[in-house]
Amino acid sequence: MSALASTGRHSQDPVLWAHGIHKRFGAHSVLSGVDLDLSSGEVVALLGPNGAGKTTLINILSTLIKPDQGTASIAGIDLLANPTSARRHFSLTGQYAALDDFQSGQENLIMMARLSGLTKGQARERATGLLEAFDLTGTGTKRVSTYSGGMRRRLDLAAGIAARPAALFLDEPTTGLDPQSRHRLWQEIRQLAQDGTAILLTTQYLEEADQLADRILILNGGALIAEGTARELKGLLGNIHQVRFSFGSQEDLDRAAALTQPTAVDPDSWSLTVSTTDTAATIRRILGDLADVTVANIAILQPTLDDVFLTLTQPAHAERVNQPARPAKEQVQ
Ligand SMILES: Nc1ncnc2c1ncn2[C@@H]1O[C@H](COP(=O)(O)OP(=O)(O)OP(=O)(O)O)[C@@H](O)[C@H]1O
Repeated sequence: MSALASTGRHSQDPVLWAHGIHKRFGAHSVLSGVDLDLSSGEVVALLGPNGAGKTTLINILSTLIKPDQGTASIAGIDLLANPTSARRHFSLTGQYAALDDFQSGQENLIMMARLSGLTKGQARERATGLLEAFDLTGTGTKRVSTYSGGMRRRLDLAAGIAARPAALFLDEPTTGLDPQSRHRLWQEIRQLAQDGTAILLTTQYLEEADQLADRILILNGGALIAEGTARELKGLLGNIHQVRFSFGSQEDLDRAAALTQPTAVDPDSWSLTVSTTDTAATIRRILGDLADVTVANIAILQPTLDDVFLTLTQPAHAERVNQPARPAKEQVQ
């Protein structure tokens, strides 16, 4: 992982690890030497632009497809040489739930628990506990075909962990959920991690990665290009700051916009934003230029994970990633 913009954090005693994973489809190289590890109780988010290879990597780790090169292990079992044994140690839940619509939620969970080797009594007990944990007790005996999208997703997740897996792969678990269901699912994912399951999730929502993940991996161009906590990754953006100047009227905003070189102007909030690598000097200079304009407020903006993602996945900006971390949000005035 020599090209990785690493924050230097590595997990100990991984439940799951993969090394040097390569995969191509025909002439198209999708993964070119991916390494990763996942520890018990850790939530790791895998981010990347569309087509970056996230699902391909999850499919390889969950033994659905074979890599062209590389090694991987789960709970000490060689995942590629012994996929059948390896499958006992993880679950995969997807965007499209593999549930039996004609059975009830409870029956689905009992079936999953039975498939993992629990006795009838144990499976029933496990299903009851999961229905309760996932807020499905009231609807547990109803057919899955009557469930809402959010209920199906929760049942899918419950089915995925019915066997108490060491690792859980979640491919875009909250896609299409309303904000309330998404937050509930986040709580459940956190609880699973607290109970010791290692979780690898892909998501299109950077806020989700920010909220949930202990560690974020960014996949781009077939390789992992950055890794770290959300805070650490934001630090990788270096000393490029956004400073927002707010004004008391449209007229003041227009005059200021003509005198500065804003990167963005927001007429709704009568504010403009400038990018700078020297915050103090820029604020001094702009206040000097705006001597005749009343500035209502100045704020130094904390980068979002969107800023990090967009910057790191644009090659033209890649050289910025090794700059020192920027300070936390601070109100100047
Ligand atoms: N079975 C396949 N045969 C040929 N090409 C494939 C196959 N599966 C995936 N690909 C290609 O591999 C690339 C990576 O696909 P993948 O689904 O892993 O990306 P992703 O990061 O999950 O994307 P998204 O965010 O859009 O879901 C894409 O260009 C895709 O078209």
